[in-house]
Amino acid sequence: MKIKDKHFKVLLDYEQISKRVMELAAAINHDYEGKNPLFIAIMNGAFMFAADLMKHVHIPSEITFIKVNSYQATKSTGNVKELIGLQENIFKRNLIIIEDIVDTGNTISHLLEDFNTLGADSIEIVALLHKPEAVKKKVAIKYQGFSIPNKFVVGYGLDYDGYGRNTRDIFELLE
Ligand SMILES: O=P(O)(O)OC[C@H]1O[C@H](OP(=O)(O)OP(=O)(O)O)[C@H](O)[C@@H]1O
Ligand SMILES: Nc1nc2[nH]cnc2c(=O)[nH]1
Repeated sequence: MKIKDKHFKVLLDYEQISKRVMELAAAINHDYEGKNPLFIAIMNGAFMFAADLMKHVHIPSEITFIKVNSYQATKSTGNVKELIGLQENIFKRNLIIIEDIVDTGNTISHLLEDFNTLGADSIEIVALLHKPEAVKKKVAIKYQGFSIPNKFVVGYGLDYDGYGRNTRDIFELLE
């Protein structure tokens, strides 16, 4: 499989992904019964995972979407990330952050810091992919889809330079 100038091979096929997505949703249905969770999906990468996950979440719940500014290479401190689009009041809410991937953990740890200051009752993470070998900031991922090797992946929402988000399978870069 070629995306732009690079070659990729299948890491996880859609059948494996959907089975795991259903299991994650089942665990959330069980744990959040009566808790009216607010899901917050992190754009762009999480759009496909969030859509599939939510089809199997059957408890009363809400979902919203935010985009997080990535680091600016020019900023030396580099650690201020801006939340774009969070309009809901998250005070006393039970939040479930939906991420496609936790790699270094930078994005998710900044989000946790921000959400903690806004008075949420509880915050948990559901992440389809996790690269344990890449972690720089350790965060507890309550609902994890797959632990994967420290290789660049694309597909199922994840991009290579903007491309490749629109595949059912997840691919890893062939070096
Ligand atoms: O654990 P980290 O090293 O912080 O990496 C994980 C983040 O990287 C990806 O987002 P990206 O910044 O590529 O934006 P995108 O979702 O819009 O593609 C992914 O969706 C996570 O949010
Ligand atoms: N597409 C993509 N985005 C990422 N963001 C953090 N890690 C990755 C990765 O492996 N692939």
